[in-house]
Amino acid sequence: MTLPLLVVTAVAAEADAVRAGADPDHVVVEPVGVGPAAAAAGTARLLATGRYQAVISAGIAGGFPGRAPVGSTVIGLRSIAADLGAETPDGFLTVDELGFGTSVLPADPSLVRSLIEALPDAIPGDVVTLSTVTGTAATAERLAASYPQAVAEAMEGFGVAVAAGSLPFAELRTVSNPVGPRDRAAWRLKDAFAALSTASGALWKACG
Ligand SMILES: O=C(O)c1cccc(C(=O)CC[C@H]2O[C@@H](n3cnc4c(=O)[nH]cnc43)[C@H](O)[C@@H]2O)c1
Repeated sequence: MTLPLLVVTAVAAEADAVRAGADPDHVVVEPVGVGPAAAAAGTARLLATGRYQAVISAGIAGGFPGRAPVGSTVIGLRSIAADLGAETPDGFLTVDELGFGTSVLPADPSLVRSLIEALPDAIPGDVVTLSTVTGTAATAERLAASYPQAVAEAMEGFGVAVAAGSLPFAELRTVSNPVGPRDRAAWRLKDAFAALSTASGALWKACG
């Protein structure tokens, strides 16, 4: 029998949205907490059971203006720890530039291919992982320039990817808000959760 796909979300509302659309025979959904540390620890604990064939980091996200509009669905090609590194007077240095490892983890190509085939309207691109939600135009512009392939930002993908290790990993997000000046009241949570339920209906197609 084929092992199920594990989908990890940050919060319970995201898990409920995924469960509302996903096939429970093929997909197990667990909320593991907000941010990369909670995501990595929670995912590692679940994967240690050996019960899963692959893991997907799913949930809502901020979309980079002009790249991923509110309400759209994004498929992560790479999950990038965009605040892992060092600040210098001349700008930010990534851990790669510091020589301490990598801040870029690619999603599994075959999982990505299945998701793109199953969700033809979704936007493929990089997803940056940050511990702090962007809240100014200056930070949004810096991130957009530093990561030209990034379509969205969220807080967990890189942590889940680290925990996945050699197990196939991917990131699936629906956009609740633009990356930019903080306007929490304007986040379109209902639309993003509805899009997440719809996108999750295709997850079983990604199961081998
Ligand atoms: O109100 C806040 O600023 C806030 C801070 C932390 C978490 C939240 C959540 O709603 C948790 C859900 C989840 O949403 C992802 N998300 C959504 N939009 C963004 C964004 O613009 N930048 C980064 N992450 C975003 C993230 O993965 C949260 O875990 C709200």
